[in-house]
Amino acid sequence: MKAVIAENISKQYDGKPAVEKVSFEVNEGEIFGLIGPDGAGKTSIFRILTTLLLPDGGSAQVHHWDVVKDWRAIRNAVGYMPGKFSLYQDLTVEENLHFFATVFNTTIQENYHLIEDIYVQLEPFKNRRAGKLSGGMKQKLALCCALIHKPKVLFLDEPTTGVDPVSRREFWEMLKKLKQQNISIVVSTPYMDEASMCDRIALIQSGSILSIDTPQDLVKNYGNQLFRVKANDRYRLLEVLKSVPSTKSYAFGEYAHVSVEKDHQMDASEIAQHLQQNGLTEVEVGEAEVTIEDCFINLLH
Ligand SMILES: Nc1ncnc2c1ncn2[C@@H]1O[C@H](COP(=O)(O)OP(=O)(O)OP(=O)(O)O)[C@@H](O)[C@H]1O
Repeated sequence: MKAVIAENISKQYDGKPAVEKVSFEVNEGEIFGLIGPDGAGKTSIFRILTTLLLPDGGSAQVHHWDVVKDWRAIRNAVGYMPGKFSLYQDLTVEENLHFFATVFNTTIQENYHLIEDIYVQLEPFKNRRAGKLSGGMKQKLALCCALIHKPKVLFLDEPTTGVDPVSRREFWEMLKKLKQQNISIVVSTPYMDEASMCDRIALIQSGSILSIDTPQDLVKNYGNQLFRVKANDRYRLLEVLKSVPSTKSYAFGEYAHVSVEKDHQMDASEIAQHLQQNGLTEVEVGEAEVTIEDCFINLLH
């Protein structure tokens, strides 16, 4: 059985499309990532799949239940961690967890094994109000609350946004452990580096899916040549690179990346020469390692 099947789901707000014929499937026990920038439509897709928003078109099933007809069964069987902090700020850590367990007619003890690894980190603060926790701790508590009823599918909307890098890494380690418990996970993130932690990812932009693949195959099938380029004047470098035919260039950390179309193979020295002829100095051109971000940019029109 598939954890999620979405077929051509669409959503408009005030006549403007936010999700356009989005289709994907999530296998059982898989970590599936929706990767895309702000406004790409990730939250709308999550809200449709968790039955909080009706789609305007298409259909979707979660664990074989229909998101429109079987909303009650879905709500009981999934865990949803919305992007914005979802907990009761004035309740303590322990009270929040107890509250969510009670709503789902269970107890903290019943599924403690699922949250144990995370909860031990929160335990020293169990009497602290949730509103007074750090960003990383809040996310850990929200994850515990979304897990306490042992959901079949866990939906996490940008769980690591605004969380420090160490906590982000810890958070992903926790997701990997949950996967071993056969919980299917759909997670969204605007951070391209997190994409590689997923089993498969859908790259999404302006409400449409650009590609669905494993992170490894996405990178492997990049196809274009990719160079990383540096020079004395970064702004002018990007300006001059625009005039190199059959390429797409963009800022990438301290470098610019230059993607050369498949049928127009080019040497690093040709790019270097072009830059020098246009007055740039300290020119450095080398092959770049392809990242998910490069794949994403390459797929944009
Ligand atoms: N209730 C709403 N009314 C009007 N427009 C909306 C509403 N909710 C979302 N939108 C618009 O729909 C588009 C998709 O938004 P959505 O929140 O689904 O994307 P997202 O990828 O989750 O981005 P973000 O991280 O910014 O929430 C955006 O252009 C957004 O402005």
